[in-house]
Amino acid sequence: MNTHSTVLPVLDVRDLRAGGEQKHAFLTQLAEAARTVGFFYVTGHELCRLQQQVLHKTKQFFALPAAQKQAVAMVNSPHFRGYTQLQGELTQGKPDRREQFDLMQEQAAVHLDPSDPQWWQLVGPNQWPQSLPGLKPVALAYQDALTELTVDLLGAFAESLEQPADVFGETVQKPYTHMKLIRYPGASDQEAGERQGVGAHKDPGYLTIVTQDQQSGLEVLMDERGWVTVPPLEGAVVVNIGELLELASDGYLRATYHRVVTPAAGIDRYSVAFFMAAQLDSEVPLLQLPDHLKVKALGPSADPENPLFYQVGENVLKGRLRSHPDVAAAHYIKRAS
Ligand SMILES: O=C(O)CCC(=O)C(=O)O
Ligand SMILES: [Fe+2]
Repeated sequence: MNTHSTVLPVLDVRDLRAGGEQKHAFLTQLAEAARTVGFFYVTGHELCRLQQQVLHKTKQFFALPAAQKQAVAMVNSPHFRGYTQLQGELTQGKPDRREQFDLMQEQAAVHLDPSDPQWWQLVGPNQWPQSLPGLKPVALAYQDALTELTVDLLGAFAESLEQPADVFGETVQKPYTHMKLIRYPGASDQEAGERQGVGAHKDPGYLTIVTQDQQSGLEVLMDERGWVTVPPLEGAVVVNIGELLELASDGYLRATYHRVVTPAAGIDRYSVAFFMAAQLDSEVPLLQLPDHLKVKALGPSADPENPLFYQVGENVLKGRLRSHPDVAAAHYIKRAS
């Protein structure tokens, strides 16, 4: 139930899990929220305790001395895991004013032959800071919980579009997941330039979940209203749709531009962004919508022949190389030439 006055719809995932009428109402709300804004809050997920723990560990991590953070720098990792310092990541070619710690599924690296596709190198172990051993169990537990939540939501999206609940099932047997712990340091106008915490972008995958602390900063581009702030809502996470789901639904579900604005001087903002996408070696189905939904679909904002559909791994790698040129130079360029 929406008891708050918010800019975005609020959906309670307990309705989805209850089944029957409640589930039906949830699916209707979900399809509408996804088609109009592409962003909404989800409550009732029972992850509040874990969220507090993750945000607490996130703050502890960024408070570590610079040398300890650099010891797990992403540039050490051909698998794009680890720490990126302020302005180390680019969005649309411009540096973001945030520091971050990236992790993905904890896996062994794959032994690659020269003829194997390079994107297999995305698979591998995470890096963990030695001086903060409590980070690993909490971050991995949150990653598992959000994987489950996003897979459930993906099934709900499929049903809301009158598709079998498992229409994406083959692509998320082992979904691609990527979690980013983030600190946006406050800055004066003089220091902050364009205040690009993270520049305007759409997320590439199926779904994203953002966990915010008490500090606003996330903004969504709405059709008539321009950039609108998405304030933190207690007990809620923010869910948004990525380009892969937009393409798969012929533009019915919308991937919306969003950004984060640098906080005022003296205020830090912390968030945890979790991205869920199709597994790297899968092929994403293009859904056949029933006519009454098709007429409302906006059509994809990109080409349906987009190689995203049949080259998931290739596209994920391309995005990572663009965002992290230092990792590209250290681990990929040489191999490519
Ligand atoms: O930190 C946030 O609130 C959102 C971050 C985001 O949009 C991203 O990293 O893709
Ligand atoms: Fe994003």
